[in-house]
Amino acid sequence: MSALLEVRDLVVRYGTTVAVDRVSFEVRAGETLALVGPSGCGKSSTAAAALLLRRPDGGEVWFEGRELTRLPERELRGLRPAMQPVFQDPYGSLSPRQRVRDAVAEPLRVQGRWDAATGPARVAELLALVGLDAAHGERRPHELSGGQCQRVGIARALASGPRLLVLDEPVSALDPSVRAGVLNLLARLQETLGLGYLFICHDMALVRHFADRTAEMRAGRLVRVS
Ligand SMILES: Nc1ncnc2c1ncn2[C@@H]1O[C@H](COP(=O)(O)OP(=O)(O)OP(=O)(O)O)[C@@H](O)[C@H]1O
Repeated sequence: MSALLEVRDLVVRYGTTVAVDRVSFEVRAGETLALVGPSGCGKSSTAAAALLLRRPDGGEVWFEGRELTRLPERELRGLRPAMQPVFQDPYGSLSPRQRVRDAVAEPLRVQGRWDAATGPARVAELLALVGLDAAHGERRPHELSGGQCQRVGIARALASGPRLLVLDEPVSALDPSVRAGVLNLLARLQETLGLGYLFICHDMALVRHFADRTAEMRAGRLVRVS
């Protein structure tokens, strides 16, 4: 398998705090790399810098063979659809007044890929991919369960046609009874779409079950990759 994402000696600082200290790892196409470690060890900062949501203070980020840290924002914009985040809080990542179908259509509109003739069918297809139907498309976030909301978040990420998903604790906020359903969905999507996952998680039992490899962080440093 080839490297989809590779970070080399990544550094993130907040003032004098070094949150990420020369971290290196790679995520290959079609695999799940779990990033684990205790609260505050730098997992989310690593993910944000790897997605260039925040420019790293040092190191390199390679995506599909291109180094991103020195690319101007204009060029990065063209690559962003290929690397998409999914966040922990399913309600917080959706706009409360927006209907589900509009939330899923939004990335297509923003990226100039919305076509009035084919767009609604594409939205229906994306909803079906995450196990939701047309009736869910008419609802607003408060009319959905946490698990359904997270499925909408995943459909929104898929709308961009990503090759990499960065999943930041994607099931931690969900009721234990619906976690398995969302994890099964993620596993199925990975298999059918060949996605690479950087999966941030603090639940080691879950990581052992879900991830192909594990990168372990402590106090900003990568201490083990297995
Ligand atoms: N915006 C910020 N400003 C200042 N310090 C920050 C900021 N964001 C994170 N930090 C600090 O950087 C360190 C790493 O935080 P980060 O959120 O990346 O860790 P984490 O492993 O994702 O934690 P958690 O599992 O609790 O989300 C912590 O010491 C945190 O307090």
